[in-house]
Amino acid sequence: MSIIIILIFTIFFYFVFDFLYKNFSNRQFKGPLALPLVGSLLHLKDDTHLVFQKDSKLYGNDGKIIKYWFCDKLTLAIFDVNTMREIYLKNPESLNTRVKSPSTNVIGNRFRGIVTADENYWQFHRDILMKSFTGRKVKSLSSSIEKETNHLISYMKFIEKSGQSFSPRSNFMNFYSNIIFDYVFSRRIENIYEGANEEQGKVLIAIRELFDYLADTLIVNYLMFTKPFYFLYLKIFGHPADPLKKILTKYYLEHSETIDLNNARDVLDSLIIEYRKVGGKEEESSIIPMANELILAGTETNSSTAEWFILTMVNHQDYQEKIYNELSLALKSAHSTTTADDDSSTTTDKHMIKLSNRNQTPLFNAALKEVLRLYPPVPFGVPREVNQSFEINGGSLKIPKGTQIIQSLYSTFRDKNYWDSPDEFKPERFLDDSHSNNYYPYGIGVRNCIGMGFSQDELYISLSNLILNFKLLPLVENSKICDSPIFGFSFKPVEFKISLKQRN
Ligand code: HEM
Repeated sequence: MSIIIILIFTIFFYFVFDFLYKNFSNRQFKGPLALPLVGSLLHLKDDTHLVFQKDSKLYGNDGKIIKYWFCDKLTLAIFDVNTMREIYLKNPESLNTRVKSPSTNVIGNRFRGIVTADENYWQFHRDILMKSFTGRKVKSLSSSIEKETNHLISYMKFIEKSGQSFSPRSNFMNFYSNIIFDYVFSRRIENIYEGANEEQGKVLIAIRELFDYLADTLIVNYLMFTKPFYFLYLKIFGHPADPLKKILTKYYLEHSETIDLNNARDVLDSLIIEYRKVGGKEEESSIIPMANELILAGTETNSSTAEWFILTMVNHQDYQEKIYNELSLALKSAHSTTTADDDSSTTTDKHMIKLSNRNQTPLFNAALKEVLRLYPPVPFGVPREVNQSFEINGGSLKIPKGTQIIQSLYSTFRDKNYWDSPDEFKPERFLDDSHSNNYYPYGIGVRNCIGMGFSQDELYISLSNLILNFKLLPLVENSKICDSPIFGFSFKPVEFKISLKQRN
């Protein structure tokens, strides 16, 4: 009996202490009331982007920095682009690590990989990955993208002819994962749009399962005392990342046995070559989580952006027509400069927008940027953890070690102080570069997105050629597709379908 009473008192005092600590420490920052154990998570649970926006008007420091508790984790969300620059660009050493949670531990094989890497591991291995991207000579990224774009367009022509509607979600997921697989492992899934075969299907299922797992908020990431139970659970039941890791290990071993060290076939070969140049240290243990993250980061973000772009084009038929005209003109003028005698381009070349057309398509370029502003696929950035305390605001605000920092990209991109009519689609605002200082869809500072150029090339080639080939229409004439977002691993629209009408 007395043990039970002691237990009840202990829990009671823990709750009181936890409540007082969360709400009365770090008082220079304001934020919503934090409850014992869960902190502010209940406050944030629905439509987080909108809650953030409301909070930024309600709380202190002019709403530039707001304090939340993610269970036990002190979290500062940054809502102002100048503050973001001050924090991220002036304090690179303090912000070069990610949050060390159980899930980043498992996905990153003890904080390896790149997205999940800690401060000790990050710089050296990120440099190796960068060299592997730039050091490849055999196959260019643009040829992988062009090849896959042609496959998708052929499939879309079939869909249109057979009178079916087109589903952007599943098709773009397949499209961007096929590009990554081709570029990284020289493996493309044939007939991916029609339905992959059994072995290839396993790869797709493994990727989907991992996305679903990452989309769930894992309370264990923030409640310290649950960690041992979580790791015990994984030991018994396995982790959703295991099936994909197994497949990637197989690809790695195959590459490792057949590699020609003077001739990289793909990024995986390049990585092996770069690791062997420095003595092969941590080769396998680093390459598997890296490859895992490239698939995750490269598929989901691009396919969300493509979905938002299609949705925006369907809802803004006037802009879709203007962009189509701009793209057709760019294609015509590129080929009118080639004479019949010196024309070595293939028929496909003549009908395809390429990276070399970029300067001739300013409105399309601006529309892509505007879509990433309105619907940033990573709306809160990828959290970083402060690994040494620092001060900002002329020393008046101290950011303590161990704090989790979140960039609220969604709110800063819709901030009236920096954007005129922020909720409207106005691509013209990006026709000059007056906004480049306020715009960071790919993150900011030392751990910014390594795949930015990669992603911009993929989005440019794929989406320009879709617009060039098809008029994108709503299923019901003159209707609009709902643009309320839902949260998952990235920021997506509610799933929708569209009608296609082939252009001449
Ligand atoms: C629309 C597409 C994409 C968006 C919006 C995006 C956005 C981001 C953001 C916001 C971060 C966090 C940066 C920070 O902490 O400041 C990030 C990190 C990262 N992204 Fe992307 N990303 C995209 C596509 C890609 C692609 C295609 C790849 C790879 C092929 C990729 C690989 C990575 C990696 C490896 C990191 C971690 C970098 C590090 O921690 O050092 N991303 N991305």
